[in-house]
Amino acid sequence: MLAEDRQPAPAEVDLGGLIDLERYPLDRLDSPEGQALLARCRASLAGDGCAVLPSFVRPEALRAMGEETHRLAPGAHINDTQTNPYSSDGDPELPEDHPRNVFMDRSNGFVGGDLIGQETAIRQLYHHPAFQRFVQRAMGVEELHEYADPLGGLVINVLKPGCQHPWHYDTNEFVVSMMTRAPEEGGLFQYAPNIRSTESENYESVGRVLHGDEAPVKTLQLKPGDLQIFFGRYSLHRVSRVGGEKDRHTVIFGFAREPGMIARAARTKRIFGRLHPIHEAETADGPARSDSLAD
Ligand SMILES: O=C(O)CCC(=O)C(=O)O
Ligand SMILES: [Fe+2]
Repeated sequence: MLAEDRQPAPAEVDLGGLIDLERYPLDRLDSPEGQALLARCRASLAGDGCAVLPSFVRPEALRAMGEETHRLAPGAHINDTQTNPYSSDGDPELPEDHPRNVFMDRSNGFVGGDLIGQETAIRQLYHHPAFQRFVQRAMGVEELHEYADPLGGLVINVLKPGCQHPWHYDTNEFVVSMMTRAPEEGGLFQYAPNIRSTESENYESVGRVLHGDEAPVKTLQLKPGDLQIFFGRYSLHRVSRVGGEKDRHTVIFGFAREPGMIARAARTKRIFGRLHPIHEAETADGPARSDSLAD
């Protein structure tokens, strides 16, 4: 549910302390400037499924957020694995270089939301009604709800030096995220807009990208404090290998179009290395469940 419906009401947080309201008038979305901002976001999302809002948070808030993710990063569960772009098994019937058979190393760490305190600036932004209303309207959806999952709702994605998040699609429709700490080198967000569709996997083009074709690939120079809304179901994307000495941290703000979304226990265990009591109650015929994390 949106923060404004929650009981008890969240502490009143000063929106202007978090967000640059001159540039991003979240407090007056119905004004001409607000409408222009929404129109820009919708046009970007309609164009290639990605909208970036540079320097969305104010420098002081960003400093606090960077310190928070730095402090919390040691709590990340690191998941080292080999994966193809579909998080599936390979297919021995297909050629070795077929996208289904291209396995890449993935070494992501995730800090679960229950480790992220109520007082943190990242959580204040996540729960702020004006932020949620903005995301909802920028995406042009009727409803937007926080994930009901105590671990998967608000998450810090940690990529340590030498690690990468290889080419993949997201299992859910969209991700709202913000980098809080930049690596010294690499760690670039790259995507091939709408390279697949519901009609076609387009294995030929996907295979070319996996083997180094950069023609359909866009590279974003994301900076800490930039907000990103990304539709990752049809756009193959990755975070390139992190170089240098510093981690790359991204906060993922988990939202869904339906209420009550909770990740499945097996997936939660894999991603966070543990469960929350809410997952123990899972039943086989429970409601559709999802989360914001790429598998
Ligand atoms: O860390 C990022 O910038 C986004 C990573 C990503 O693609 C994902 O979490 O699905
Ligand atoms: Fe992704």
